[in-house]
Amino acid sequence: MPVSTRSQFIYSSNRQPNSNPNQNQKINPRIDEKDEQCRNPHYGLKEKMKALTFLYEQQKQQAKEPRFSTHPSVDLLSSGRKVENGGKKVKELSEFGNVMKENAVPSSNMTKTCALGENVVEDVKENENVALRRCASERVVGVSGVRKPNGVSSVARKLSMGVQALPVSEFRGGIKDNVEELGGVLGGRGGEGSRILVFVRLRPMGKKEKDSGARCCVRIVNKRDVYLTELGNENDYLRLKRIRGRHFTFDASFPESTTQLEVYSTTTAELVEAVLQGRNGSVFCYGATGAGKTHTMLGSVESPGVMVLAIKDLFNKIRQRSFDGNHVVHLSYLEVYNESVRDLLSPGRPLVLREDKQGIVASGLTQYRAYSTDEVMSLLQQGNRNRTTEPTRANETSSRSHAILQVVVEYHVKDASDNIVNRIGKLSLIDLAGSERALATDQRTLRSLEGANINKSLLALSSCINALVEGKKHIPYRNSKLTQLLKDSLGGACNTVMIANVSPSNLSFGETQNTLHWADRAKEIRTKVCEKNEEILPLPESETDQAKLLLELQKENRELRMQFARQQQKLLAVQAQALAANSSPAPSKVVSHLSPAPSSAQANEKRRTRSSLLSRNCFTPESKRKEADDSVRELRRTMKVLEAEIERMKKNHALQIKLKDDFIRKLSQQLEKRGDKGEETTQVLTRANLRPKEPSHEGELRSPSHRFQSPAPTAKKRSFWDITTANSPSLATLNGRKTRSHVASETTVAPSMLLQPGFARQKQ
Ligand SMILES: Nc1ncnc2c1ncn2[C@@H]1O[C@H](COP(=O)(O)OP(=O)(O)OP(=O)(O)O)[C@@H](O)[C@H]1O
Repeated sequence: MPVSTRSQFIYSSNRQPNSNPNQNQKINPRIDEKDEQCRNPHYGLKEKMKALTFLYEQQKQQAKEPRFSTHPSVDLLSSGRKVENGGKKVKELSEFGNVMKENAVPSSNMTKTCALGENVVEDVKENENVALRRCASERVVGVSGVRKPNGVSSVARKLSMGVQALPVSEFRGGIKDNVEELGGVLGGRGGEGSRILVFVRLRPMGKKEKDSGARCCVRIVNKRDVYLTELGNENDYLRLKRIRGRHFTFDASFPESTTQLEVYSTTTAELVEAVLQGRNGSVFCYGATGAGKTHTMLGSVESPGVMVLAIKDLFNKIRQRSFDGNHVVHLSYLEVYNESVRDLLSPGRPLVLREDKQGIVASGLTQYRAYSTDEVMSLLQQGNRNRTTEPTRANETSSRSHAILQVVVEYHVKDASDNIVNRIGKLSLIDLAGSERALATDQRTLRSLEGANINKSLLALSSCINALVEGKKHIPYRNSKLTQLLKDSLGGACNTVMIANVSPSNLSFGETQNTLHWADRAKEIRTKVCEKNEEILPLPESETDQAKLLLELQKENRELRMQFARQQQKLLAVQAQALAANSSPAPSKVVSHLSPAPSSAQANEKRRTRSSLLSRNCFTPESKRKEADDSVRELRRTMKVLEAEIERMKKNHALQIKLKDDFIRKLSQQLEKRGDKGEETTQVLTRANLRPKEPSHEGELRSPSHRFQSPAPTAKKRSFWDITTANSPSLATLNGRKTRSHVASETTVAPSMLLQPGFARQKQ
């Protein structure tokens, strides 16, 4: 018989409410649950607790996750296996985990990272440094200490060798953040001296290393922290658990996947910009042989390195700015091989280093003027062909010399106020040879000699770094050619960047530790204030322009003087005419004075002629006197006008000469100033400079001619009249007589007026 469910429920509820709860649940669980809720106040608490715990776990996981899951070093060092954990993807440090597993360290997602910390804590325990231990344990649990912002003290430095905690924000930072930060540091450079920026680049494991069973002992975290682990021997059971770890922090650290462009833009791009602003910059790669220095600096055709990218960037930037000035790029490329300096662009005899105002220079080094990137690339290739590289056991293309590429950028521009702005910036890109153990390379004589010299120069470099860090007065730059050449970069006014290259292989642990130690030390070096090498010259003219200007002024001055002299002559002539008219002597008398007494017949004849003339002209003594008076008056009037004209011209002339005097004085002062600065003076002004300085007469208007005076002291001083007549072609005679000076001028050829001895302008 079919039985309805409802009837069943009614039945069961009425008859046996709690006799079989399972059965009831099966019948109607919702109603049963409701019933249970009503009767049991703790119902569902367990579930609620479960949900809350899950939520809490989830949040905890979220808080921890960014520290590791987003970190690229994890990608690099791990095989990239992703595990789903509570809905979140967590990357596993499998490769590094394997390494740790090999060393019997518990391997879990989080503890792998902490494992090093734990081991560091062990080290700390050994040193009985409680404070350090607390700091380390804080790091292990993710509570970081505060890192010194700038100029880490020696205590902090010691800590950095062991554990140095970073703020959480820094853990989350990527290279981009670091670059922004570095931009600030570089931008701030040039203020009160700056420290050397130090970067570390980890290269990928080589095929040879993999084949020989090498394991990774370097791990980069947060694009900044470098963890170096000394991996114990698998058979060394005593040391199996005692893995020593060291932690270093740098301005940025590049994991093995970092591209050449990333390395360039983080380390060098800012320096290229600074060089265009007239500052000096240096980038050098440091590390053991085969660590990847040449790869970083030079690279290959497929992935060009810092040198090539810097040159390309430089020319791009110059092209963008070509509208606002004139850039000149010079290039030189040298190597230091076995303690001798060689020109890589035109090989020949070793070059001698000498120190001058600009610092240490290799005398005779070829400076190529480069116009384009392609040209620089071919020069670079040419230089590299000449560079000494040899295959060694450690590296098939081992550089056996230190190479320095120097790019000098000169910039000239006229600013708004017609001043000339000259700027010079220098960029040095240095690929050092690698430090090496004799056994690591070769024991053949030449290779070991090279190695010894490389090591010697690198030892000298480390001595200089030590002395600079300790603030010693004497820095032993002279101990090697390399340190002499790096003097500017390490202790001069220069923005310097060091890229320390390391190998990941545990077989190179010693070299890597050494490299990281010196890189860490170099962080403390502070270079001098890097100011702009810029000068602003107020005079736009070149020396030849100035000489031309002076000659023009001389010419104009001479013309003015001649004009003035002509006017004076005119005046004199008018005055003479006036005098002659005033005296009005009888023409007969004059005739009688000039000729012998005529005979009576001649006299009669003359009288007749004269009377006929007089009759013809109606010229009577009365009218003659009137006419003479009129002409005298007329002449006087003309004289007055002429005198006024002459006065006006005199004034004009004086004014013009004063202006020119001032201008010439300014010019000569500027040239003298330049002469003081060690520059050559122009030929024209050298004459003035040769003359002994005369006491200045204040307020007295001086002729510019004194600057061009001949040094002959015995020359006779000429009068104004001498000059005027000598230079006046129009008035050679006065009333038919030649003046003394005119006669004199005929016999001697006068030099240029402004160059004549003792010439002095008539005082006003
Ligand atoms: N970041 C990298 N990526 C890929 N390969 C690299 C990297 N760094 C180095 N290598 C490779 O490692 C090898 C050694 O590198 P490199 O010649 O640059 O070393 P080095 O430090 O200049 O050595 P040495 O001091 O002996 O000249 C080269 O074959 C190079 O191609």
